[in-house]
Amino acid sequence: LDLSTFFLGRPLAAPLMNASGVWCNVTNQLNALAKSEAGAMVTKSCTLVRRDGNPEPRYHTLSMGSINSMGLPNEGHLYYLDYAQQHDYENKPLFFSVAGLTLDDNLTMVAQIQDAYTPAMVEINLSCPNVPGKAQIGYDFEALDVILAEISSAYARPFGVKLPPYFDIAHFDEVAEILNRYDKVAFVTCINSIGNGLMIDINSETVLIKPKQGFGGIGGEYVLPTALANVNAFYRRCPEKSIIGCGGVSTGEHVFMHLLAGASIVQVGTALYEEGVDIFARLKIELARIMQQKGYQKIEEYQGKLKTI
Ligand SMILES: C=Cc1c(C(=O)O)[nH]c(=O)[nH]c1=O
Repeated sequence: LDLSTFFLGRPLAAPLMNASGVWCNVTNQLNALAKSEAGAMVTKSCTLVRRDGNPEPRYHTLSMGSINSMGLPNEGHLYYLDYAQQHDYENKPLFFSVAGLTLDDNLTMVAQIQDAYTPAMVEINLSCPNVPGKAQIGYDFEALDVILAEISSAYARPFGVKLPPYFDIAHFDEVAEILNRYDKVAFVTCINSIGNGLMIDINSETVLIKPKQGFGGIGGEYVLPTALANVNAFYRRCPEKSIIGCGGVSTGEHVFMHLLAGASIVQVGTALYEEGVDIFARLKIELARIMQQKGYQKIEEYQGKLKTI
């Protein structure tokens, strides 16, 4: 069975990749992704300079997912630019996640990425929920409009955005209306973790992570319905753009759901953190089996074809 697909004109062996932030902070992790069955890969969201991130413990596995308040630990943008320069783009596409702490930092980073003439595709992270004192751009619609206008004029190539989850139809409408003003926004990645959840250990009667009094982004099974809704909402509202699905994926069935909802590529976060890069081989087998059972030869036969009743 053929799981190959295309994204912005580039061939992918499979519609699977890591979610930014998972298994992509340092070179040996990125090399493992490059060697894995993932069809593409993305770097950890970077800032202008290296960051330690929040104090530990800052990630905890939950019964149906994960909670994290990493605090944007990363090696600084030049580290990932170096990686991007030596990446084998024939092997698989590389996405470059950018999460500047200020608009100027974002503009400086995308300018350097542009000057490096790297084939990597930029994913602007507008949804980091864990930098204390920084409200998510994705929830500040005026700031969202400004940053897209500024990056569109500073960066000559197509780029994408990583959005937080939205929970109100009026917000889907408003954010899509903003995104559709920018032709250079070629793809939309939905969703980032559901921000500022809280989980409790009843034995010790404490929270599970140290930063932010235990508040952190929720990932995993818990977020699948919200992720599917955001993928389908923006798929319906942004017909000129591609959607990358992220959230709640740990089986081939979840991958199939995201593709049916309109995703062109499906990212894996929490399940990748727990299982390691072999998960991509397992997801390919499980997806292929589902397609075989349903008589599908190619992904485009069902991609985006979710039926309503
Ligand atoms: C880039 C920071 C993010 C982080 C983080 O580094 O805390 N965690 C997430 O779940 N999503 C993010 O976007």
